Amino acid sequence: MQQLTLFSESTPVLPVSYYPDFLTQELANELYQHCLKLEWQQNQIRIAGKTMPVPRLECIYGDAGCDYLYSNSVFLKPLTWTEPLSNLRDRITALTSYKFRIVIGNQYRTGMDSIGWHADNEQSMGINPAIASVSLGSCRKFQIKPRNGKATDFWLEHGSLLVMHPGCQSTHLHQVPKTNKVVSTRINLTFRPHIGGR
Ligand SMILES: O=C(O)CCC(=O)C(=O)O
Ligand SMILES: [Fe+2]
Repeated sequence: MQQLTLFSESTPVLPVSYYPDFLTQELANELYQHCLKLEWQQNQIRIAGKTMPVPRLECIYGDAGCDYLYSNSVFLKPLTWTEPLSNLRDRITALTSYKFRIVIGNQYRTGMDSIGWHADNEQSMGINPAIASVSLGSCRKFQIKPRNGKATDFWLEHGSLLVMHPGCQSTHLHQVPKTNKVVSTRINLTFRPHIGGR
């Protein structure tokens, strides 16, 4: 008997939740202005024996001792939480029940700033971390795919929250690709757990 393949074209089930209206426009605007004044750094990354600038600016705030090393070359030492950042952390915890000890900021200055396909699986976050990502400023495309599968696109809007649930970093990769469209500054804040610290 012939069998019908149901759901073959259906939307994949992804280990993420998206809240487009997480922040009011007023709060999102205020936070964007606050974030522009954070301590942004141009870090260098080493890939295949070559050192090059990270294609975006970065900053890190969090609990003392929660140092963060990624790609075996970029070392980030958290500055003390600012009040707006710790308030935002607490709002995300109230919604999701996930706890966070650091926030890493990314500033995409133009469409040429980006982050390539990766998973956030640094040991310092422990096993199966939940990562919560707040977007401010210009809207950019965020893509997520199973390690050998097809990508799904999200347009991360000003004031939105995207939560990557525990397990997501083992099964999926994500990226914010470069774009030739004219886009101005976008700031992204990724709240993360950490197993170290004091
Ligand atoms: O900018 C984004 O939306 C994603 C940032 C990201 O994936 C990261 O910081 O690991
Ligand atoms: Fe990431």
